[in-house]
Amino acid sequence: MTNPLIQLEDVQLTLGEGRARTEILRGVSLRIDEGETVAILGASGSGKSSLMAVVAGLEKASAGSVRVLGEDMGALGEDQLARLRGRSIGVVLQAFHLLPTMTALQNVMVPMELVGAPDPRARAQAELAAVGLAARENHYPAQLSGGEQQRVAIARATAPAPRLLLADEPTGNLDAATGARIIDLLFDRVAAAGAGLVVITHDPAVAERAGRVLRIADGRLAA
Ligand SMILES: Nc1ncnc2c1ncn2[C@@H]1O[C@H](COP(=O)(O)OP(=O)(O)OP(=O)(O)O)[C@@H](O)[C@H]1O
Repeated sequence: MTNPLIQLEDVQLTLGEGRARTEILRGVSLRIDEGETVAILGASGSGKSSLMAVVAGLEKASAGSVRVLGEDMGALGEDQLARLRGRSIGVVLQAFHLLPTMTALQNVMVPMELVGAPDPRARAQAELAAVGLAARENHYPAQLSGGEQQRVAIARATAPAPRLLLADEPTGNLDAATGARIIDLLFDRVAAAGAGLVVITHDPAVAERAGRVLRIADGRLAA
């Protein structure tokens, strides 16, 4: 039997106070196994990014259970969550969260250094080359276009060869040809590593490549 990479049981997420209080996830249960590729589709505001944040341990579920890579995410502290992400979970968010004072190379390399990954410089250089940014290694985020910043964020997520890759609209800022190349790269990387991929997308071509498609509507998975 394959091991579940992700196992959610009746996950609820409620954020905000008073009149801003919003039930964002309303009882989500799902299981994703090692080696699976899953696309998440849904209307704007349906809860896709919030679901990904809960799986990444960036948001704590308000109720229910979240197990990722065998860890009970609700029981881990911030440092333990950060270490788990650094070693085993690659995350590409809609806001890329690149560090403005670091070059593209440093943005990809430093997280690997922090968890003691082997050959961080060589791996960072190879991954930046794979996303077409070999010539931009020494540029700072402010000197890069939105699409280039997105590709640095993708290289940062894939370079440590994570067991689980989570990507929120990874081709959102890219032209069609570059987007297709990046999607090839994501699927190739996870296939080579036997890793799992969860990708939020509005692009039918991306959804088509995934082994499974989940639809979310109003904080619930649609049947
Ligand atoms: N901190 C917060 N407090 C209250 N409501 C929030 C908070 N963060 C997000 N929301 C609401 O939760 C809902 C789900 O947001 P989420 O970003 O998960 O949607 P999404 O499906 O990823 O949308 P999009 O496709 O537009 O990125 C939205 O209605 C949003 O306004």
